[in-house]
Amino acid sequence: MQASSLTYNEKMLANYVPVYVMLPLGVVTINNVLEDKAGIEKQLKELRAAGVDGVMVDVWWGIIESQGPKQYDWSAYRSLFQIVQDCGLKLQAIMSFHQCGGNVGDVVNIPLPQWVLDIGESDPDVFYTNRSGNRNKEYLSLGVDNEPLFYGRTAVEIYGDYMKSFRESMSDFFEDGLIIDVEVGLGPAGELRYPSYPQNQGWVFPGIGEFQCYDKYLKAEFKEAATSVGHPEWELPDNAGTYNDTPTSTEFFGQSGTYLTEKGKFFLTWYSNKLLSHGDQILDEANKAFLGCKVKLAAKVSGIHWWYKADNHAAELTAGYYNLKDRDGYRPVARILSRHYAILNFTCLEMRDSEQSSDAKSGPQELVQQVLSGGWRENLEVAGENALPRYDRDAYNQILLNARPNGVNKEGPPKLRMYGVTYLRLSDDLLQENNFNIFKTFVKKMHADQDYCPDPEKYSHHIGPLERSKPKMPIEYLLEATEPMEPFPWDKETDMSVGGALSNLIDKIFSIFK
Ligand SMILES: OC[C@H]1O[C@H](O[C@H]2[C@H](O)[C@@H](O)[C@@H](O[C@H]3[C@H](O)[C@@H](O)[C@@H](O[C@H]4[C@H](O)[C@@H](O)[C@@H](O[C@H]5[C@H](O)[C@@H](O)[C@@H](O[C@H]6[C@H](O)[C@@H](O)[C@@H](O[C@H]7[C@H](O)[C@@H](O)[C@@H](O)O[C@@H]7CO)O[C@@H]6CO)O[C@@H]5CO)O[C@@H]4CO)O[C@@H]3CO)O[C@@H]2CO)[C@H](O)[C@@H](O)[C@@H]1O
Repeated sequence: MQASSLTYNEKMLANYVPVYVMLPLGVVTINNVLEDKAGIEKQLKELRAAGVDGVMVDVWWGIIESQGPKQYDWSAYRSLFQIVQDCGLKLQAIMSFHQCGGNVGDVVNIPLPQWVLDIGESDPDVFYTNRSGNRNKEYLSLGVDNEPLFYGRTAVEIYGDYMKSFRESMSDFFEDGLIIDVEVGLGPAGELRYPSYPQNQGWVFPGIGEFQCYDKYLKAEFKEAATSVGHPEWELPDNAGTYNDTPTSTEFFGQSGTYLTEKGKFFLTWYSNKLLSHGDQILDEANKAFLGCKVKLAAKVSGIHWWYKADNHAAELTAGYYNLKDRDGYRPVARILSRHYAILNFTCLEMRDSEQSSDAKSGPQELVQQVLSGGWRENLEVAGENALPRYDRDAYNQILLNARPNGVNKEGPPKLRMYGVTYLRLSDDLLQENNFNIFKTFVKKMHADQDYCPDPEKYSHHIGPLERSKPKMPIEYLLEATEPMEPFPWDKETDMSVGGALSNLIDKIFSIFK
C-alpha cells in the first residue's frame, strides 16, 4: 500500500513496538505444578488491561525432563499457556536448558535434570570449568555438544529432542498463533555466552570474570587446534587472573598484554568461534524442530557493559565476545542468527553510562548502540530486555530511545525500530499502583501512542511459516563480520518520553503521602 493512502493511525502503527513481560521464574514449580492459577490469571489480566502484548516464560529443562531421558511432562505448562491464551496475550517461550540459580535476580533454584547431574558426578568435565578447576553446573559445557555421553545422546541431540517434543505437545498453541517466539537457550541465563561471571563462585560486579574452557573436552580441542597451526606447545591462558580482578592487574589483559600477542589472539579466536559454532548448531536443531511453524526463533546475547570502555574489554572477552576497538565481536553472532532467520535479543537496554561507576569503565549506551546497529546491518530483527528490574522514568525513557533510536516517523515506518522489548519482570513491585501507572505510560509510548493492536501484521510483523536455515556459513565469511563499522546515530533523548525530572519528583511526593 502507498504510504500516502494510509490514515494517520495506520502510519503511526508502523512505529509500534510491542511490549512483553517476563513471568516469575518459578511460575511452574520445581515439582512441575502450576500452583497459583488464580493468582497468575489475575496478574495476566492486569497486564492485558495495561496494553501489554504478551509474556515471556522459561520452560525449564530441569522440570520437564526431570523423570529420565525423553520422559517429558508438559502438562503444567499447557495449563499455563491456556491461561495466557484466554487472557488474550501472546507468548515468547524460552527453551531453558540452563539452571535457575546463581545469577542476579534468581530467586528460585531449578537445577539441570538429576539424571544429567548424576552423569556429571562420574564425569565432572561435562560442566564448564575454570582454571582452578571449579565446575559450573548451570549449563553443560559446549565441549560435550557432540559427545554421546548422555545415555547415548549428545547434548545437542538432547536439546533437539526437547524442542521437537515441545512443538508436538504445543502444536495447537502454535496453530492458534499463541506462541510467536521461541528463545533458544544457548548458555547460562539462557544467553549465548560462557558462564564467566558466576555469582555462586564469588564473582561480584565489576570483576573481569574468568575463561571457562578448562574441562578435559575443551582442553583437548584447544590442543588439537593449536597443533594444527604448528604450535603444539601453546596452552590455555594461565595469566588471566581470577573473577574479581581488574584487567590491568593481570598479565593477559594488561597493557601490551597476552591478548595482543599471536598466541593470545589465537586463543581468543578459538574461544569465541567455539561459542559461535555452539549457537549455530543448536539454532539449526531449533530450526528443524519448528520448521513450518508460524514462529520466530530468537537468541539472547548478554549485555556485558563493564570494562567496555577499557582497551581490553576484559569482561566481554572472558564471556566469549571477542570485541575490541578494532574487532567487532557481535556482528559475527548476528550473521550466524541471520542464517536461521532468528531475532537477536540483547539486554541492558535501560542502562545509562551516567548511572555506572566510573571505576568499571562501563559503557552500556555505546554497547547497545554497537550491538543493535550490527544486528540491523546484518538485516536481522533486533529485540531487547532490561538487565535489572527498574521502575523509574529514566530507565523507561532509555528503553524507549533504544526502541526507536531516531524517534517516531509520522509518515510511516521509522528509520530504526526494535522488533519488541521484554520487560524484566512481573512482580508485586511492578503492579504496585505508582509503579504500574508509570509502566502503563511506558507501554503506550512504546506503542507510539496508539491503542493496543492485537494483530501483529498491522504493525508489519509478518510471522510466516519458519523456513529451513540457509546453508552453513564458511568461517571466513563469518569472520568478515568482525570488521568494525560505525554504529547508526542515536538521538540524545526519546521523543516519546514517559516524563522527566518533574514527574520523578511528583512520583516521590506521591509515594511519601501514600
Ligand atoms: O526469565 C528469563 C531469565 O531471567 C534471568 O536472566 C536474565 C537476567 O536476570 C538479566 O539480568 C539479564 O542478564 C544479564 C545482563 O544482560 C547482563 O548485563 C549482566 O547483568 C549484570 C548487570 O548488567 C551489571 O550491572 C551487574 O549488576 C549489578 C548491579 O549493577 C548492581 O547495582 C547490583 O544490583 C542490585 C540492584 O541494584 C538492586 O536493586 C537489587 O535488585 C533486586 C531487586 O531489588 C529485587 O526486587 C529483585 O527483583 O531482584 C533484583 C536483582 O537481584 O539487587 C541487585 C543485586 O544485588 O548488583 C548487580 C549484580 O552484581 O551485574 C549483572 C550480572 O550479575 O548479566 C546478566 C546475567 O547474565 O538477562 C537474563 C536473561 O533474560 C535468569 O537468570 C535466567 O535463568 C532466566 O532464563
